[in-house]
Amino acid sequence: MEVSNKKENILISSEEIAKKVAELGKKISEDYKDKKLYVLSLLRGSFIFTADLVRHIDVPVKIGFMATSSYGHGEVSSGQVKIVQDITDNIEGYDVLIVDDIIDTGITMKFVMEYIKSKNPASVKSCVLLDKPERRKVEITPDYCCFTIPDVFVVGYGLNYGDYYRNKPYIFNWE
Ligand SMILES: O=P(O)(O)OC[C@H]1O[C@H](OP(=O)(O)OP(=O)(O)O)[C@H](O)[C@@H]1O
Ligand SMILES: Nc1nc2[nH]cnc2c(=O)[nH]1
Repeated sequence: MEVSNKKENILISSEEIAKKVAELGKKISEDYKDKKLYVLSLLRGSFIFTADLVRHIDVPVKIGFMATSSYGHGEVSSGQVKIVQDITDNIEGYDVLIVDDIIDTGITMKFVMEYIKSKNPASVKSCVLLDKPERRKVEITPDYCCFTIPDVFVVGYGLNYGDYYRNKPYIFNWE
C-alpha cells in the first residue's frame, strides 16, 4: 500500500488543473464580492487545492481547517465521517465555502455541510476539484467544481493512496 511500480496514467495534468483553478478563483471572487467569505478547507485531501485556489481569490477571505476521515487506507468509504480535528473559529454570520478535493459518495460533504449549518453561518456552499457523480450514495451537487470524472479511484494533487502520493502535481491512476 506504500508505493506502486505500475505505470502512472495521467488523467488531468498540472497545467489543466492550474488553468481551471485560476478560473474558479476568479468566479468565486465575483460571487463573494460583497460577502463575508470564510474558506473551510477539509484536511487532509484539500490542502493543495485550497492553497492554489485561495491565491486566485482577490476578495477578503478568512481561511480555516477541519480534518475529517472516512476512507482510512482503503478505496471504499466506511460510510462514517469522523471529525479528526474540529474547526476552531466562530463562523456565525460568515459565508462559508467548504473546499474539498473530491465529492465521491457525497457522504463527507453532506455531513460537513449539515454540521457547519448548525453553527449559524450566513450561507454554506461546497467547492471541489473533482466530482465523481456515478458513485453517489447521498443527494448532493457541488456548487463549484473544476472537473467531473468517471468512476475511477484517482490519486495525486492532495488525494492519497495509503499514506502516499498526495504530493504528485497531477491527477492519475495506475494502468
Ligand atoms: O464523497 P466521499 O465518498 O465521502 O469521499 C470524499 C472524501 O474522501 C476523502 O477523504 P478521506 O476520508 O480519505 O480523508 P483525507 O482527506 O485525509 O484523505 C476526500 O478527501 C474527501 O474528503
Ligand atoms: N485518493 C482518493 N480518495 C478518494 N476518496 C473518495 N474518492 C477518492 C478517490 O477517487 N481517490
